[in-house]
Amino acid sequence: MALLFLQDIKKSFHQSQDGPQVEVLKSISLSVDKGEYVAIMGESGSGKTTLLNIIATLDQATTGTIKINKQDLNELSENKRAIFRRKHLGFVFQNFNLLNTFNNQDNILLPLVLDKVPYKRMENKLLPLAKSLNISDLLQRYPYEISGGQRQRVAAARALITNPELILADEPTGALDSYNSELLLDLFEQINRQGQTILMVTHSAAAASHSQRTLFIKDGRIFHEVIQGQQSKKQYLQQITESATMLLNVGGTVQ
Ligand SMILES: Nc1ncnc2c1ncn2[C@@H]1O[C@H](COP(=O)(O)OP(=O)(O)OP(=O)(O)O)[C@@H](O)[C@H]1O
Repeated sequence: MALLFLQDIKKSFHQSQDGPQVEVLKSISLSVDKGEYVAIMGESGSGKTTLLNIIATLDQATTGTIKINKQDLNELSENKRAIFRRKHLGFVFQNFNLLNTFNNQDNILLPLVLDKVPYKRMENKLLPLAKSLNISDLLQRYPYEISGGQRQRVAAARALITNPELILADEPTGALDSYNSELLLDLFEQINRQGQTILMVTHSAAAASHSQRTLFIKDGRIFHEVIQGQQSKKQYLQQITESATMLLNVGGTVQ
């Protein structure tokens, strides 16, 4: 049963105030099952973030069907979309999106505070999660006082604290060095093994090789996919790299 279901999603933007509309997403259909870890790759400007924003309920498709857990997102009012987002989705972005005026603990708890969860229950969720992400000692510090890798782990904790059905990650390793990228990708793999569904946009073939399936976007459509299946991670990475180089012609951005 698909957790995420998209059918014939199209999205157009006016590229300038009086200019014509440009169709960035031409026809995207995809489905992601519960427990899957899917990566999305594509050239710069191919529409990856646009697609992720539509799935995130931050933007709306021009036409097409999108369902998360059978809920048709087009049927939700603006208000209900915000509630749906908070309850069902977790976000990890390249630039962490943490608030510098809140300490790390309050950043992580923010989604629960907005849902008026009692303090004791928040604490019961926070402490084991912080331990598993190795950030227990950082909770009372502020985002600007910790390293990029630590900030991304705090952001991951904020994404996971609500037990979201789906984690949406947009270039989550984009601002991290290779050591911290590996740590974050290992963490994603670990939570995926525990059943967490993840959809991750990335420019990095190495990052995509941590997923089970990699989709390639070009010209507003998903035109290719590589599945790990029984392959080793090395073989899977090689296939992703070859596909990216051959099909996207973006050899320079594949790491
Ligand atoms: N709000 C908007 N208004 C107008 N055009 C937009 C808007 N958002 C995105 N676009 C255009 O849509 C296209 C796709 O942008 P998008 O950010 O989705 O690409 P991307 O694949 O995520 O790129 P990158 O890998 O560089 O982040 C670009 O040409 C961009 O200029």
